[in-house]
Amino acid sequence: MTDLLVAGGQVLRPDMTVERADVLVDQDSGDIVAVDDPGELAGEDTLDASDGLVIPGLVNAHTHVAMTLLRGYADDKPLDAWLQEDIWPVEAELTAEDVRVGAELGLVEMIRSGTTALSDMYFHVDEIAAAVEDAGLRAVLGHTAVTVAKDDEGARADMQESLDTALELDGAADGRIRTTFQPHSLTTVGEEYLREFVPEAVEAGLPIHLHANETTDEVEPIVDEHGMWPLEYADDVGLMGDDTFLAHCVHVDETEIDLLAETGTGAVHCPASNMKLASGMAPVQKMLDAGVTVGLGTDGAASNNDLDMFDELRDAAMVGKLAADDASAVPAGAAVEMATANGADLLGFDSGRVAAGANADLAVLDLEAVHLTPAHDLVSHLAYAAGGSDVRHTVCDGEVLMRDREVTVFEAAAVRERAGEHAAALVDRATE
Ligand SMILES: N[C@@H](CCSC[C@H]1O[C@@H](n2cnc3c(=O)[nH]cnc32)[C@H](O)[C@@H]1O)C(=O)O
Ligand SMILES: [Zn+2]
Repeated sequence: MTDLLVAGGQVLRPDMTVERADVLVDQDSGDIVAVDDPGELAGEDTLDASDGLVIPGLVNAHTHVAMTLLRGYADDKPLDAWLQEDIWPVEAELTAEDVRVGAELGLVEMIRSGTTALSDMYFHVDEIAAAVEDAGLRAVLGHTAVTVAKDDEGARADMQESLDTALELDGAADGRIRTTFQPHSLTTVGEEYLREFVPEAVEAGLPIHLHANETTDEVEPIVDEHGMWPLEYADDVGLMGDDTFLAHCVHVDETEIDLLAETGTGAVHCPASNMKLASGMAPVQKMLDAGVTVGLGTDGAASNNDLDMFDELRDAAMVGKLAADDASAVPAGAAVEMATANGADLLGFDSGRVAAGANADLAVLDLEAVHLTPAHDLVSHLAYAAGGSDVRHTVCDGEVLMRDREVTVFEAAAVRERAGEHAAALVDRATE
């Protein structure tokens, strides 16, 4: 066994307690072998966690990683206008190579900020998969299908591509890549296509990922047209179930929260995107109280504008309180669980916990920072005070992707430079 000892630090355990311990990783299997008292374990290679906190690698459960190329391109607009006036016209010009470069930029950003797993929705998915494979991260990928503004043939082809991509790509990168079937949302995919393709996806055993109830503009047309709440409609077309997770769930009423809980459907909260597009405040504490599994996502970098899950942790805890009008809502530990164990659960990975048998997906934070002093409560620090730039090492599947803040899997400066060039050329093409 080739092994790695993460030694000398404190460790966040699955029950949200923190203890001094070392973590032994089997790099061949990619699993955590043991978590034990300091000095009890030995390994061939050592990762220094002294003055540090070992946490599960963070799980970004909803993103569009290649959208890093559009970071800062169009700000300060609501969802519908932002997508239609700015984002979609530029995305129409995106080449496969652009998507590859944008994905690499986003993945470097994730590694640097301690994220080890992501769930992505986009297109040119082979490029994203290749980038994920090179990055050494874990991902749930898929081709996102949109049918509005397409003829029947184009719409069906897009839905079919979503199915085919999910079936073909599943298990890639030695099993680090899993897939989902991805209708874009309940309003951007026509009912006839949902009725035709969702049962096929379910029959094929594919998990499903879509946007739902993000803005009131998405709720009202469904209520008008179908006479039911959007998630009742989603249930009617077969979308709800314990293999489905819905990004956003901002405007969900009590009936829909109960439906999420009863069907085991997951929700991915994207607080920064929801604030930036003024979409609204998701009732996160209500969903948690009802027993819904709620994960956390950044959404794309064009509506965030970064992929740092520590920002998301803080935003989730903050806006959760505002939404509930209760300072005790979404406490620090709940936010950290959303960004770790809950997200891993939604993505179907045995990650998100530092414990023997789990995937060795870890981040080590430097605690020697002014803004992390004193250390009354490290879980509080994770939610309210830490940032992605506090991450010293990142490990996924037992491999060290960043050591002492140096990303080992990519030439970060070259990725940055290429991304800048591709982004500039893309915007030139789209606006000429
Ligand atoms: N545009 C492609 C496929 C869509 S990929 C996923 C899409 O989700 C878009 N997106 C990003 N953030 C959000 C969001 O918050 N809500 C809805 N869509 C979003 C993103 O710009 C991208 O176009 C087509 O028409 O076939
Ligand atoms: Zn999204």
